[in-house]
Amino acid sequence: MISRNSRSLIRMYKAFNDNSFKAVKMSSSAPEYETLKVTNPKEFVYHVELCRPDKLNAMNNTMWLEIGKCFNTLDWDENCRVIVLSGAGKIFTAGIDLIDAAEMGAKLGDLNDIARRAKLLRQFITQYQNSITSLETCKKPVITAVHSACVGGGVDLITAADIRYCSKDAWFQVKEVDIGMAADVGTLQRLPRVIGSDSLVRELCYTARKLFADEALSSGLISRVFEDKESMVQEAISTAQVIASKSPVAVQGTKANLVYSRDHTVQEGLDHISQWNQMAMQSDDFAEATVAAATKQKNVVYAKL
Ligand SMILES: CCC/C=C/C=C/C(=O)SCCNC(=O)CCNC(=O)[C@H](O)C(C)(C)COP(=O)(O)OP(=O)(O)OC[C@H]1O[C@@H](n2cnc3c(N)ncnc32)[C@H](O)[C@@H]1OP(=O)(O)O
Repeated sequence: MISRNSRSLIRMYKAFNDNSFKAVKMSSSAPEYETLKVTNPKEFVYHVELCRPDKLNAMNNTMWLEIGKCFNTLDWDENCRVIVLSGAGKIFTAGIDLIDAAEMGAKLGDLNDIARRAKLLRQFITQYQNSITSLETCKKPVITAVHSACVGGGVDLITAADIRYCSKDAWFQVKEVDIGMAADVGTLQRLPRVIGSDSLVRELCYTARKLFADEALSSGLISRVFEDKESMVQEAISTAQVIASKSPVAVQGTKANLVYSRDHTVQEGLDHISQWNQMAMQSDDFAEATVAAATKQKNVVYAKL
């Protein structure tokens, strides 16, 4: 006999499932973007391109907001397991759109009081921070493929990604000091964790000098350098396919725990993965992958997540 409590739990469970089904259905119909091009070149692999080529993919207000919207949408899309991010046209990105930045300056000038100006700036900075952080909070690994210039906000963007590739002609510039500001949307927080050398990070951030592909590789900012953009994007998509062929439970758990462990002690990280795997190792994926490994079975197909 089912108690009243159990019946209401079942009702809640059904309502939750109906709603989460709707959320998945809604998110898988890809939204249209003005400044991004989103394609699905291989099963479970999405390709996001920064797409304002006439303005060298300068990040205007629309692009900042669309980056956040795009990665938050793909985060919940069960048809997406890995994302490749590149830039359309001549360069990866020229950083923040300087015309938009000047307009922000004009808006500030219209306000007389310091607290009101500070509120406007806080809102603007927080929105832009959230946009960059959406790459890190997205449960799916993000592979950035950089060609030619990656300036200012572009460095914030790629340091929030999981894997970084570049082509031979690439250069990177933490340009913020040259526009009179300290970088505030992630570079100062993430670059030191990506590059081992504190001295190099400080040199790049204080001088705004260009870091070219060979030094980007030797310093660890980049893991692979390619002859040209075309071969780089192809290889990024191949890497994405390898990742997409693995259990999404295992891959997403790995990303979540790498990000968590970067910001916690070893013991806290161990506690976190222990809690995590109490759930994840009960998944069908673990049983299927373990049997496949033991029986040398290839091409295991995992259910969508
Ligand atoms: C809360 C804030 C958080 C974020 C902070 C972010 C900070 C930053 O990103 S700091 C870095 C800002 N960016 C720059 O200083 C780079 C400016 N651009 C350049 O130095 C050059 O364009 C570049 C070296 C990248 C390429 O030079 P090239 O000669 O090949 O091209 P250009 O003729 O200069 O540019 C072609 C058209 O693109 C427009 N454009 C380029 N960069 C920007 C930009 N950042 N913002 C707006 N528009 C940009 C340029 O005006 C040309 O347009 P048009 O004249 O209409 O052809």
